[in-house]
Amino acid sequence: MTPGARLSAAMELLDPILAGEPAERVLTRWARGSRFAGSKDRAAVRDLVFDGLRRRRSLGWLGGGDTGRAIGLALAAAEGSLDRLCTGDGYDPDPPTPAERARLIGDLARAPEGVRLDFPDFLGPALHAALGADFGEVLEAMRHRAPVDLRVNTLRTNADAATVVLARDGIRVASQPLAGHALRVLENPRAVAASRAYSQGMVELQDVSSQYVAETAGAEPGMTVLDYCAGGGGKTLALAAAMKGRGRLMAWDANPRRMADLPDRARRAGAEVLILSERDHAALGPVCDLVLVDAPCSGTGAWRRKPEGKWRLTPEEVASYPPLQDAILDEAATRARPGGLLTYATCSLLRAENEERAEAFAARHPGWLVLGDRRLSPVDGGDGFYMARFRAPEGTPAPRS
Ligand SMILES: C[S@@+](CC[C@H](N)C(=O)[O-])C[C@H]1O[C@@H](n2cnc3c(N)ncnc32)[C@H](O)[C@@H]1O
Repeated sequence: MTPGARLSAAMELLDPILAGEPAERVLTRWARGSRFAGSKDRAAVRDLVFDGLRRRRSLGWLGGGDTGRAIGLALAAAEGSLDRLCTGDGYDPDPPTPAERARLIGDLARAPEGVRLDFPDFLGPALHAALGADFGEVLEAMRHRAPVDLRVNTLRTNADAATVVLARDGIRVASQPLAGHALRVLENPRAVAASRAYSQGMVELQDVSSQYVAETAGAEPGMTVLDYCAGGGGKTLALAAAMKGRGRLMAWDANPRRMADLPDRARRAGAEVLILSERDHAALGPVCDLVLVDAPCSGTGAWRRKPEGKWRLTPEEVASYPPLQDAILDEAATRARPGGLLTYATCSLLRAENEERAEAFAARHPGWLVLGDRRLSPVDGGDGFYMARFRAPEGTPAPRS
């Protein structure tokens, strides 16, 4: 496909996504029906679609509307390739009309803040309150692609050996200081999934903030650890590495299908994980040295990776998380042993899901000690995350309700 044809495809695909269809579904359907598109074409079209979604409001403002064509034209204009790509020849998009061209040279600096920085207006006050002086830098970062980070799986290897094996597949990396075993991919990120280092379990794909959370959650060799919202198991595997493969590591998720790949992933990583059934979960008493709660949240810290989330969120959905997070924390806390640790984390930027939940937990459980908290954002090098750590009171735990 020519670069113009790729842009045409992205413009076309954006329309159903803007109308509410999940981007992955639209892209998969297109790839299946477009045998002419090679892997490089598919990757390029995907990048254009996701770039367009990350900057949907600002590009739509410049391009003259919330449509695939407007966003695609503005994307091409921003990269200085408007006239080269939009020729109307072959599969290229039609050239901009005089009206479109006039919009495209608009001054984004004069657009409202939510347009300029690409976020939904209803979240403006909460984002300002949470981010303070970092507001502009964080929201600007959220308009761009996230770097690709790897976690060196210390159950299998070390950073030096992983770096050498990655280099054999043309993947150049550098250490990323926020987490102890993080490597940032500097070249060839698309080659990671098919690389030897990845297939042999030497590295996992994991954002550096996510690595930081798992690394500082409090897991140590020999402990009994429960990953309470395990999902795909990214943090479970990082906990296994922190435990150096010694102790008892359990994974639970209210939606067990989310953990479907975990046994395979654990095998590849050389980690031993006990996946709890409903019955195991119900029967599990206050025996854990550490319970990690990586709670469901608005995902506002992960907008670079999941840009659709930015535009799908509603005030009602955002308001639904705090009560759910409180309930999950309270339930998870009953699995911590007396004197055990509880770590709460979200990939949200919002105080209502973060600091306020930690404060509310402390208020509901006066015997628990607050050990500290930390908010992370792209200013620190990775996705937006929050974590708070607590220690259970010594003595007999309260019976479960
Ligand atoms: C942020 S995701 C977890 C991501 C995962 N820890 C990782 O690192 O890949 C939150 C998870 O919480 C799960 N969840 C939702 N409600 C829950 C509940 N009441 N108890 C346990 N897990 C729950 C969801 O199914 C989802 O997989």
